[in-house]
Amino acid sequence: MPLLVTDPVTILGALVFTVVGAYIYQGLTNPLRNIPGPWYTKFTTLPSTFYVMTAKHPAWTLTHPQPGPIVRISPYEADTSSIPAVKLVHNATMKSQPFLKSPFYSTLITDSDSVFNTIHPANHRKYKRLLSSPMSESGLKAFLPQIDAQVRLAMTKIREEDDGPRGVADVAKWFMFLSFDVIGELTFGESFGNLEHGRKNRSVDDFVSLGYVGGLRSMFPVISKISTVLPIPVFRDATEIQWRTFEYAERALEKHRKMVEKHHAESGGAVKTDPKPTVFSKLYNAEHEETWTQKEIRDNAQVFIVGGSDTTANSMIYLVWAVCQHPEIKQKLLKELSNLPEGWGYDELRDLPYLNCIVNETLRLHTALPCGLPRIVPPGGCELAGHFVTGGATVTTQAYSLHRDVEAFPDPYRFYPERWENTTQRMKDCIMPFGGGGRTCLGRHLARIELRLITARFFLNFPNAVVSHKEGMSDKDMEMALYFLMVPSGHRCLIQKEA
Ligand code: HEM
Repeated sequence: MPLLVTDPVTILGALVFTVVGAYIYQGLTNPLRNIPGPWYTKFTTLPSTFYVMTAKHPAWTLTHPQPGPIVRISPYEADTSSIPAVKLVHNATMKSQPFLKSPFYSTLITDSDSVFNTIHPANHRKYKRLLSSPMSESGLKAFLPQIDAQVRLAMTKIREEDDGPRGVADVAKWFMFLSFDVIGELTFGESFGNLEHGRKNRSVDDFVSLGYVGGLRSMFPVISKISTVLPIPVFRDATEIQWRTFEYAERALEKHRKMVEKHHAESGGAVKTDPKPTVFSKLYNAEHEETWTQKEIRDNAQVFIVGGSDTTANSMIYLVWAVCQHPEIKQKLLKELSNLPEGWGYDELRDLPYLNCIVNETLRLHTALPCGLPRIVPPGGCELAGHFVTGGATVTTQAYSLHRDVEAFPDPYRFYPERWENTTQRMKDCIMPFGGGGRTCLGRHLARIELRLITARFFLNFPNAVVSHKEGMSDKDMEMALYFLMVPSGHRCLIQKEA
């Protein structure tokens, strides 16, 4: 009797049986099965993938309106918004074993190891050793003239667009150009020239797309791997975009390196420093002992552009939009700004109380990176929010839920800068726009500098600015689309300098 079954119905039945069996087995045995969460998340990652793809927040959507302190969002992943658990995950106390970044980060940008995506503590220490000092508040002082020059240029361009036939300015576009041009100056010693030319150059388009394609790769890592040999169009494009950004970073770094070498040679070797300093300058200084490979410099430069552009731009966009929506907030800000001395500079802005309240409130309500930051539970597991989570499981923490904690932020959906006039301990515990612990955002000081300068220069230039209704612009355009990065769903924000 032949053993080979050829009946298609039987084969299909066997297949269905195997797949369903595997799902059931996974659900009944998965190590997160005792964590609270919708029952189906024991069995499948599909709902959480679906929410990520449709720009909804998985942990929030799956649990709203009753978000618990810990929730299972897929068979392999739990999310926590319990304050002690968040502190432990980000190792604020440094007493426990570290929760390392999960492999998710290496799928966001493949073939790359940088301060952002490395999962190896030794590599991370090495990158940070060099980059922390130029990105600190005092280190960034050296770059203030370039940053402020770009902010002023953005103001000129916004005015020109508003004065032109359109009668409105798309600040989303100008702030995107601005943030790219600033990070270009700091990384490569020259801006991308977007503001000057009034249009995005090709490389910037690729850097913007990288965020989206990275998200896609991280959701479908297996298909992404297969696509390197099988031409699956969307994944193949993702790989090509990434390589173009690498090539762009390589070319820009090479140009900078040659300029430094020429300068050294022209001075007969007397000058050993970088004539056009960047945050990587130490590596070009002849006497610097740290060695990085060209690939390491390239990977870190690329991640600076990706991490330092959309995030800051989207924060600027929401800040200006939110203040324009609230005349009383704008008036209070203008009153504070009217006390600035003639020819003021960044030093006079830095500690303005109300301006800082506005920046903090924007970073809370419209945080640019609101979704889960995945970490691996250390071997041996640990207790999080009253539940034991096994070693090797993924746990995410995220700003979105914490920033809407009603106890810390009563009326959490209201844009209310005054809440920052009396900062409570719970507010401090819940606010994490820049992540936490040893992996806190390296660009946080730069982001705050840019946000303060933009707030002051924009509203002093355009004290009567209002959100426009021209070209069908509405609040719908500003609904937050929650991918790993948050973006305004209309990809525009039209402002008029006068009603
Ligand atoms: C408002 C603007 C910004 C927001 C909201 C933001 C948010 C964040 C967050 C939440 C993280 C932690 C990610 C994680 O733990 O997985 C992070 C990390 C990082 N950000 Fe930012 N960021 C901003 C601006 C910038 C800028 C301007 C740069 C410029 C280079 C930058 C570079 C980085 C880098 C290099 C890391 C990795 C740090 C590490 O792992 O040590 N970010 N950012």
